[in-house]
Amino acid sequence: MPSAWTGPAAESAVEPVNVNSSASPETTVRSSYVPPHLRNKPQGAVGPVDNHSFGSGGGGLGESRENLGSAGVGNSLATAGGAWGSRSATASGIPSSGPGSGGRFSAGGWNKGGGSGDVRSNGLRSGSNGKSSWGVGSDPDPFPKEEPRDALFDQENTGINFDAYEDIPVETSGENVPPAVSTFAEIDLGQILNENIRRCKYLKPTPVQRHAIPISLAGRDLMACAQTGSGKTAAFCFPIIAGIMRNSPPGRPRGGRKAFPLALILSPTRELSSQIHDEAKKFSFQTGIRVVVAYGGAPIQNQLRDLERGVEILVATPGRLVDLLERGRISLSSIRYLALDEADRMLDMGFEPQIRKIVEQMDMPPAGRRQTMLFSATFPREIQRLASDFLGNYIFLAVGRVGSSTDLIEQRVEYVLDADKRSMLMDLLHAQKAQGTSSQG
Ligand SMILES: Nc1ncnc2c1ncn2[C@@H]1O[C@H](COP(=O)(O)OP(=O)(O)OP(=O)(O)O)[C@@H](O)[C@H]1O
Repeated sequence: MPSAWTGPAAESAVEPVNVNSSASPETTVRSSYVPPHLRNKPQGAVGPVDNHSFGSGGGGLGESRENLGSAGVGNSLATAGGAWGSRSATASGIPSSGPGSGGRFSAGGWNKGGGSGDVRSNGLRSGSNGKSSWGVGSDPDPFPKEEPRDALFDQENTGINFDAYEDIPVETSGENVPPAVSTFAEIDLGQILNENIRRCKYLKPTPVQRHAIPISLAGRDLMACAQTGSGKTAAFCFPIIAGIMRNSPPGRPRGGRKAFPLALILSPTRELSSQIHDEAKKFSFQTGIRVVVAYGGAPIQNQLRDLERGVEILVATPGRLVDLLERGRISLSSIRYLALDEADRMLDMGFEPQIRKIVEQMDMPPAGRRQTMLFSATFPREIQRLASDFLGNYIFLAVGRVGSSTDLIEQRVEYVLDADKRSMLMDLLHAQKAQGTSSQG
């Protein structure tokens, strides 16, 4: 029986294909909703919105979800007249400028000098009593005195082949899409954030960052299809942090035991939330912005205490957040930035009622009065509905899968007897290991 195996590049790139295999009756009904980026298509140019694939190379993705990540990225995405199209989105009546679009950074950067919302060298905004004017304590300096400050940032990045990012196809659609950038220097994120980016050893933006950051900094809502590992965390954190710094929150409601975050990042799992929390803390270092995480499966008391100390950016899983909201310990009335990470996974996990409750039924400002970024690896009908309900006049961004281009993957077929499979596999693994060691040495 033939067996196929892939080289190391493939191993790191392989992820479960995100298709909805159990086709519900709903998936066979053609949606009447057409997302903004697909409207005004010439007939025939657009397939059913719930069925087109992104970079699939055409194979095996006839299910109800598009898959953005299968091998062969680059085939269909870049195709003219491809399913993603590039026509303008239809205006939905939401002004294209959202929160954060009003102000402009000065040429020298907004956080260098004094002025309102000035940032002291210790990163705290100066208040009359020398405390944070946002009524929050700052996290203690996480760096031991003797250690260089870069210690926080020492964890090196993942081993992702960043050179491969250059080939990743990207497509945007919508009205007046802000141009992408190719370096962080082209975007004025402010001195402190730039310094933290340097500490993180991010030399240049990944494709999703190149597009998403200018879009979000311009105050636009964003629907981004991008895979895990594409650099989404920075793509939504940088604009949030820069936006909070730029607009120096005036007189945020304080007092009592209720927290009033300015930004909410929803993510499906405790692990992902902690990961985002860790990253966001690095990016926010010395900005005075407090990042707090709240997830289920951990004692709520510690999280409550953490919230009481103040929070600008709240990273949360939907279930735990609903709990905190129902306890009256959080108000969403000050939210100016909402990011939903891995939205498709949240829906797969059954979080839609909680997400809708959080976004639509509590006190969060509606679309148009907050800025919303929706990230998802796939773009099935349920995500399209969320996008149409949560976003205003959004820009659609589709980024191919990192590390999936076929030339990164070596495929070989070895014919072996069933009885020899195990030893063959061990040989292959050992050979690879030896190869890896010798190539490094
Ligand atoms: N511009 C960059 N330069 C170098 N490394 C980067 C850059 N952007 C992100 N990274 C690193 O790449 C890794 C993957 O990024 P990140 O975790 O943001 O991906 P993600 O798409 O958000 O994944 P997840 O869905 O797991 O959160 C991280 O280790 C991150 O620090």
